[in-house]
Amino acid sequence: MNVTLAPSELEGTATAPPSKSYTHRAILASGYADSATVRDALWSADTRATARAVTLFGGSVTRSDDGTLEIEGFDGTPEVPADVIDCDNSGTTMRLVTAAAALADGTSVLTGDGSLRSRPQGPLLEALSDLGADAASTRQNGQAPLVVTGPLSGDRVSIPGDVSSQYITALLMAGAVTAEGLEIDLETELKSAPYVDVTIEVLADFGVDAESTDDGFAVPGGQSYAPEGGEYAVPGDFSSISYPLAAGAIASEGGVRIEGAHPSAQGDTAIVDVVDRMGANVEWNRDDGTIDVSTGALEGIDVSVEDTPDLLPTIATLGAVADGETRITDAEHVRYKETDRVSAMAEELEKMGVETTETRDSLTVHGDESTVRGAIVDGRGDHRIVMSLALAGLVADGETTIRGGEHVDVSFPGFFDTLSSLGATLETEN
Ligand SMILES: O=C(O)C1=C[C@@H](OP(=O)(O)O)[C@@H](O)[C@H](O)C1
Ligand SMILES: C=C(OP(=O)(O)O)C(=O)O
Repeated sequence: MNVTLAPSELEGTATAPPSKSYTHRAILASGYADSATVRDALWSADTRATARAVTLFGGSVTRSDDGTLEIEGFDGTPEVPADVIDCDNSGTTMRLVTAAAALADGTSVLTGDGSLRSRPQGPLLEALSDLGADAASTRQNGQAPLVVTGPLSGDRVSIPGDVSSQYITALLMAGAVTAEGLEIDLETELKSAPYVDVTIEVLADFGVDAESTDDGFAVPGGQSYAPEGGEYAVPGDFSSISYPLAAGAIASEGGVRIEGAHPSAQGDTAIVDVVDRMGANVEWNRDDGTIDVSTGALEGIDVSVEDTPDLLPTIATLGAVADGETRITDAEHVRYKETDRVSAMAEELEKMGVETTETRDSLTVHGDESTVRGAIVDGRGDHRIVMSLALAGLVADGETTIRGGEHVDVSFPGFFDTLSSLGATLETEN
């Protein structure tokens, strides 16, 4: 699907979609449980992949019209799947489900789309093998397809922290139901650390203890997953909120209000501070869960994305519109996502007349709104690249066409409807 945007002035109210990270964890935690109800779940391509895995492990996921998920779990012991687990485009699904598969008494096969089959799984496979499972890449290159034979038996493992925090999340979620539990030692500094905080928060809400230690993390074994009252509710998604928030910061004199923005452990709440520091007018009422934002005279800033990799594409577009340099640092792990997002944003923004400079772990955007011009750009099959380029299209001189607009379905299925309802001039063409 091609999406063509014209320069637009936005105003109005948008509602945050539910958090993808919390939804993945809630679905899998409910799978580990006997049963649970998950309210306000995100139903997107990625979270459907996790639901499919829970079903293949012997659970079931039923969705009602209001978005509530009724989940029958596999109660701590996954069945050997009767089919290949297709994780589609979702790294979170593949990592979390690989560790769950290592608990089954038999062999699971996991695969995904071309993007997912190029992402790194090696450190998790090694950790699971060190714990007594047999976990391998069919191509022996650390990438999916993966073949995992359980069960695992060990209680202590070490793993690098600078490739993906999802390995830690995966091990913590699985470790809670092993007999002995798991101590996880970090071999290198943890990147994307707030995502492990999200995990520990969700585990606590499901009655499962896990903690950080001097060397990493630990989870006692023999625990049962059960949310209080049998129910869990998913908060709004701050990675998704970054798009209407940035849209308001660059293209709304009248103001955009975002609802459903309640505080949680998400590191990506940092986007509120980023647009504030750049000079937008922004007010976050944490009690009401509302953020009001309107355009100011934006200036380039320095931002580390060590904790917040998913914000890089949004910040790159903000940097293109702001005056002066925006230096996005600590970004190497952003190269291991659905695409290499550092290069993808540099190259696609350059097509729109924006000057950028890349190093292995940084992206500098030399911002100047007057140079941003409409162009035909490629979303690279990556939801965050599509949404971030759409933001640039709101202020570019002339029309911007983005190829692959349908990929927003991975995390924010209503993205283009939301932009339209705020007043964006856009057309979609299949
Ligand atoms: O655990 C999660 O929900 C996620 C962790 C992050 O990945 P890494 O830990 O691989 O950086 C993030 O980029 C991804 O979108 C979601
Ligand atoms: C990287 C992302 O997700 P995942 O790792 O689950 O594919 C993302 O949503 O930006």
